[in-house]
Amino acid sequence: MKYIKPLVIAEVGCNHMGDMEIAKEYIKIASIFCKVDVVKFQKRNNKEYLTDQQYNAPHINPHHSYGHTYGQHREALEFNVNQHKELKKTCEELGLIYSTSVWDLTSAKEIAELEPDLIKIPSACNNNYKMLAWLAENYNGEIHVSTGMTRSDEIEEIVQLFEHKKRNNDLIIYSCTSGYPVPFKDVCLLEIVKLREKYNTRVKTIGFSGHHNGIAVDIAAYTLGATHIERHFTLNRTWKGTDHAASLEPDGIRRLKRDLDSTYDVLSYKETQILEIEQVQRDKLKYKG
Ligand SMILES: C=C(OP(=O)(O)O)C(=O)O
Repeated sequence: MKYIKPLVIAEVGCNHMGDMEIAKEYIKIASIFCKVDVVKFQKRNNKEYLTDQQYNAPHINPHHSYGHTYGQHREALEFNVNQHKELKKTCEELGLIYSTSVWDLTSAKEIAELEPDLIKIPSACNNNYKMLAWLAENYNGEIHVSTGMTRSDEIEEIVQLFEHKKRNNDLIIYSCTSGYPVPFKDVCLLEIVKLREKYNTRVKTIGFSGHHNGIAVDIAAYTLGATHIERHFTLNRTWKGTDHAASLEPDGIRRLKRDLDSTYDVLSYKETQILEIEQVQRDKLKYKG
């Protein structure tokens, strides 16, 4: 297998808690301290994405909720398209790629207007075929689709949709287990190998979206062939919200990027049977009896 340099995506998601200053702080830290490649957010048009019943459902959890109903909670965490434009600009000023996942057609259209390099479809919405088809026809960048909570026939349907639109060269599918956090026994990393074997020639590449603890799993995911590694990013795992606890803090994201880059460096064969570094040791240490 030929390894390409891993791309690390720090998924802020809604961990900014609806505050633009905090969102920009994430971008700064991701660039200057963690040195990742991509910072990712989320975009929802909640009234479109949720049914009335879901929107109006009570959402009372002192450590998670930002409103009395699920709709109010989601609205409090939402940025409008102009705010996303500002976040994209901040990313670009700091040398990062901006991305967001889109959860409904309106959000997809709004974000596509900003012309980001890539747009993500979360596992929860990869069955919104209208949105997938619209993106395949109208958006020119890469489309990254996560496959948590998705059967293999449904993944096949997604890939075929992009093939029919002749957009499979821009399609990246992510192995993912949807759970927050995911226990190790449910990470099922060999799904990456399965996706690679089945789709290697039919999509651009395979990614991994992880929700487990620590960073060892991500190194293994890359070694198994996932070129894009996405992890949730928080400034503080104890902050209020559903995703903070299953996220990495800045030092975790920094180490993730550093260790993935080192893994890329080590995944090679020896160019000569005895490397230069070894020759010195060979002369000194080899048994000369
Ligand atoms: C929820 C998301 O992704 P995943 O399904 O990969 O967790 C997202 O990108 O917003």
